[in-house]
This record gives sequence, C-alpha cells and structure tokens, in this order.
Amino acid sequence: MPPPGLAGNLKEFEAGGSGDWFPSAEIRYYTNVFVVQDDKILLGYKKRGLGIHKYNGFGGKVEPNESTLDAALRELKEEAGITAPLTHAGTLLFVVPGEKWAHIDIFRAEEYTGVVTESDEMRPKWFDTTDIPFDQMWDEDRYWLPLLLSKQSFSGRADFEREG
Ligand SMILES: COc1nc(N)nc2c1ncn2[C@H]1C[C@H](O)[C@@H](COP(=O)(O)OP(=O)(O)OP(=O)(O)O)O1
Repeated sequence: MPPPGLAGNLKEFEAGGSGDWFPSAEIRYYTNVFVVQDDKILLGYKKRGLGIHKYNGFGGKVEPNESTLDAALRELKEEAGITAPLTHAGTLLFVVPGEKWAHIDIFRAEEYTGVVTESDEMRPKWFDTTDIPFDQMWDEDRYWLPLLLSKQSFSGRADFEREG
C-alpha cells in the first residue's frame, strides 16, 4: 500500500491531493543534498535551527519562484561551499501534528567543485557509507538513505508524534 499523500502519483500530490488520505494542510518545500563519492558520504552537523545537533544532507527551504533544483544548488553552496551536478533521488513527506507538512526533494551528487567548507549552519564531515551515524540523524533516515546509496528512486511519508 503506498503511503498516503504519495500514492505513486506525484501530480495529484502536487495539485493538493484528494480523498481521505490528504487533508488540507499547508506544505513547506525543502531540499536536501547528499554527496556520495566511492564509499564516502558527506554529511553536515547542523549548528542551528531545525534539526540542530543532527547530521543531515545540505539543504533548506525553497524560496518563492525558485525551482527545487535551484534551491538545492543554492543551499549546497551556502552550507558546504561547493557546487555539484545533482540527480533527483527521491521525495519525502514529513507530517508533524499541528505543523505545516514538509515536502522534501532529495538530491544526490557524485562529484563536486570547490572546497568543502564549514558554514554558520553546517559543519561538513565525510563518513564511510558503512558507518553512517543514524543514531545522530532524523529517525526516518535509516529507511531511505540506503535507497539513495544504491541509486533506487524512492518516495515516502513519515508521520512523527510531537515530543512532549
Ligand atoms: C522531519 O524529518 C526530517 N528528516 C530529514 N532527513 N531532514 C529533514 C527533516 N525535516 C527537515 N529536514 C531537512 C530539510 C532541510 O534540508 C533542513 C531544514 O532546513 P532549514 O529549516 O534549516 O532551512 P534554511 O532555509 O536553511 O533555514 P534558514 O532560514 O535558517 O536559513 O532539514
């Protein structure tokens, strides 16, 4: 059974959805970029804001009138100091009760130009792909990051309970 809201038909999802599975909720669009080279993956330690003290890819909010690809390239440059040819890897929907839903387009890069540089927001660090720090990442990452590494396209939805 496909995840509600991402029933394998992204056109319907982007149009606002229909039926019981997609109640009206405001959606905020984000990007996330993972650079993978041979057996290494570049993650960033989040120094502030959403996901603080977790490792993640490099990304952020899509600005009005910006494509997700342009937003992903901009955030990669701002947060890690590099530019890379990006391939769309998957799409995720995160639902937290009482909050705007988060729609995240995930990209993968296998090469880059520039020098990987720490920013105000992220401290980049290379990890072995066999030693990814899932215990210091968002809970659901362990389910889809292996698909990104094996180049399998994915879409999924994660529902979170609000802590506290
Ligand atoms: C809820 O689960 C999540 N899992 C993962 N893996 N990543 C997530 C989750 N929720 C949000 N994210 C990602 C999406 C973005 O890449 C960042 C958050 O972006 P941020 O809020 O920092 O956006 P910016 O535009 O960079 O923020 P500023 O306005 O502070 O520049 O986390």
